[in-house]
Amino acid sequence: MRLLTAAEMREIEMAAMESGSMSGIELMERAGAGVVDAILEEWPELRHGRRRAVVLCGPGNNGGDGFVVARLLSGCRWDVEVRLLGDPESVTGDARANLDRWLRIDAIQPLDASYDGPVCGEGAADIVVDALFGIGLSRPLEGLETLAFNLEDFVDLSPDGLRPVGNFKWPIPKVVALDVPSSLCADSGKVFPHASGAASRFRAHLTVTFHKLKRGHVLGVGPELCGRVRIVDIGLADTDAGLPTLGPPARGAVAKVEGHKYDHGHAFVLSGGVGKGGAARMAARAALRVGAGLVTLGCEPAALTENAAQLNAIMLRAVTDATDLEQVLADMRITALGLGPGLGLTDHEAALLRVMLDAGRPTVLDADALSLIARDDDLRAQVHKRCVLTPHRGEFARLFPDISERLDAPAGEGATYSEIDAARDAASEIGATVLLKGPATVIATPTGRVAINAAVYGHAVPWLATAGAGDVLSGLIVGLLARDLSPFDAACDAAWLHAEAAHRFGAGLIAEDLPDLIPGVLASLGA
Ligand SMILES: NC(=O)C1=CN([C@@H]2O[C@H](COP(=O)(O)OP(=O)(O)OC[C@H]3O[C@@H](n4cnc5c(N)ncnc54)[C@H](O)[C@@H]3O)[C@@H](O)[C@H]2O)[C@@H](O)CC1
Ligand SMILES: Nc1ncnc2c1ncn2[C@@H]1O[C@H](COP(=O)(O)OP(=O)(O)O)[C@@H](O)[C@H]1O
Ligand SMILES: [K+]
Repeated sequence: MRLLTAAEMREIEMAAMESGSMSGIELMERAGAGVVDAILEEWPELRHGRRRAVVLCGPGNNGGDGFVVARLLSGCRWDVEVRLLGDPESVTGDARANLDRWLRIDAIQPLDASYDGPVCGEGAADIVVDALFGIGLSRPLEGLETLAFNLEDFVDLSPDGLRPVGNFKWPIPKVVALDVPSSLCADSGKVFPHASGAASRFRAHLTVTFHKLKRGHVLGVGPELCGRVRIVDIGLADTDAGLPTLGPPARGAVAKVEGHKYDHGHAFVLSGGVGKGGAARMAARAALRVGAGLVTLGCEPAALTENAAQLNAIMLRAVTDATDLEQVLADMRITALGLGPGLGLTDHEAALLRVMLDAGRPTVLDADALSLIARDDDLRAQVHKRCVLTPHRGEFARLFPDISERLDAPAGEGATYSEIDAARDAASEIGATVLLKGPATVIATPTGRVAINAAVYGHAVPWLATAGAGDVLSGLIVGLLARDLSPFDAACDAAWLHAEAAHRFGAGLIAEDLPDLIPGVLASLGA
C-alpha cells in the first residue's frame, strides 16, 4: 500500500491527462461512478426502494465529483438534492461541465452559513454526500461550523443507526465523504479549523478515495474522521510514487537457518529496581522470542530474587553500579542493549544510561531512558547513530518540544506538518533512528529514510493501547538489533511484527500476551 501526498496525486493525474490516456472529465466520471458503486456495496439495502440523497458540493473538482454522483444516483431513480457552496458562476472546468449536466436534470440549492444540513426524521436523506473539499482544501473553513457539527452528530451518536424523533426512531443518514472528509488535510491527517474557532469537524461513516490512499487517511485523526475507507480505481497507471506502508519482513531477515546461539546475538536489557522489573522482563522475553540467541536481564542485586522467580531462559546479572555495568559490557559478545521500561529516573539510572551509551552498541532507548535524555543535555549529546529511540507522543514532546509544537498546530495555509515530517526532523536533530509510536507508527533515520506502519482500518489494533505494549516493542527491536539488523530495519520489522501479533490476538490482549504471539507470526512468514 502506498500513501500519496496531494501533490503526488495531482502529478499522476496530470501525467495521465498530458499523455492523452485519460481526460479530466473521464477521471471525474470514473470517480463519481466508483463512489456510487462503493455506496451500494457498503449498504446493499440501498439498492431497493425509493432513496434520497443530499449532495453537498464545493467550488472545485471535489464538488465536480459530487455533481457526477448526484446525476448517477438520480439515474438510479433516487430523489437527489444538490447544495452548492459559493457562487455557481465561479465553478469552472470539468466541475462546470458536470454542474451544467446536473442543471439539465434539476436545480441546485445554495449552501450558505444559514444551512444547517439535512435533518433526521420524516423524509430524511438516506445518504449525505460530502463533496465540499478534497485534496484542494487549503485554508480555514468559513460559515460551515453548524453543518459540520450536525453531520458529525450523525456519525458520532448512532450506535444503532437510529435516532428518536417525536414518537419514532428514524434511520440516521449515512455520511459519505468524497476523497477526504472536508475538514481533513490530505497530507497530514490534521484538521483544518473553522475561522470562527468552532470545534466541529466534518466526519464520515464512509470515505471513498481515488487511485491510492493519501497520507492524511492514515496519519493524525484521519482514521477517526474517515470512518471506513474504500479506494476506487479510476484507471490511473500504477507508479512507484508515494510512501509505501510497511509489510511483513522478508523471511531472510527473521529466519533462523543455522548457527550457534552466539551467531544470533546476545541482548542485554537493563531492568528497574525492586518491584519494577515487569516491564523489562516483558521486553527481554520479546527479545528472546524474536530470535536473539541469548538475552540477559541486568538488575540491582536486591531485585535478583524476584526476577529469578519469573525467568528461566533469560539470564540474570546483578548490576550494582556504573563501574559494574562497564564490566558487564566489556563482554563484546553482547551485541545489543535496551533500557528504559520501568528503569527509574534517579541519578543512579542516569549514570547507568551514560555507561550504556558509552558502549556505542546498538541500543534501544525507551520510556524512562527517554525522559532522562530529555532533561540532561550531556546524556542527549551521547546518543549515537546506532541508537533507536521509541517515544510515544508525550515522550516525543519532552524530547523535541519545538518539533512537537509544530506537529500539534492545526492544519494551516501552506505546507502542513505531519508525524512523518516530525519523525524525520527529530531523527536528524538527535542523530539516531526515531520510532514515533501511534496507530500509524513512523520510523525515520538521520539520513532522511522514513517508513510507516499503518495499523489502521482493516489492520487497526486498538487493543494495543494497553500498559506495557510499548515495552514489548522495545524488546522486539533489541532482539532484532542483537541479530544484527540495522537500526532502521530492526525498528521497521519490530513495528510490523508487534501490530501483526496484536491483530491476530484481537480483543482482550494484554502486553504479556505479545511476546508469545511472535512465534505464530514468524511461522507464517516461513521463518
Ligand atoms: N483533477 C482530476 O482530474 C480529478 C480530481 N478529483 C477530485 O478533485 C479533487 C481536487 O479538486 P481541486 O483541486 O479542485 O480541489 P478541491 O475541490 O478539493 O478544493 C479546491 C477549491 O476549494 C477552494 N477552497 C480551498 N479551501 C477552501 C476553504 N477553506 N474555504 C473555501 N474554499 C476553499 C479552492 O479555492 C478551490 O476552489 C479531489 O479531491 C477529487 O475529489 C477526482 O475527480 C479524480 C480526478
Ligand atoms: N490505538 C492503537 N492502535 C495501534 N497501536 C497502538 C494503539 N495504541 C497504542 N498502540 C501501540 O502500542 C504501543 C504503546 O506503547 P506505549 O505508549 O509506550 O505504552 P507503554 O509505555 O504502556 O508500553 C505502541 O507501540 C503504540 O504504537
Ligand atoms: K470531501
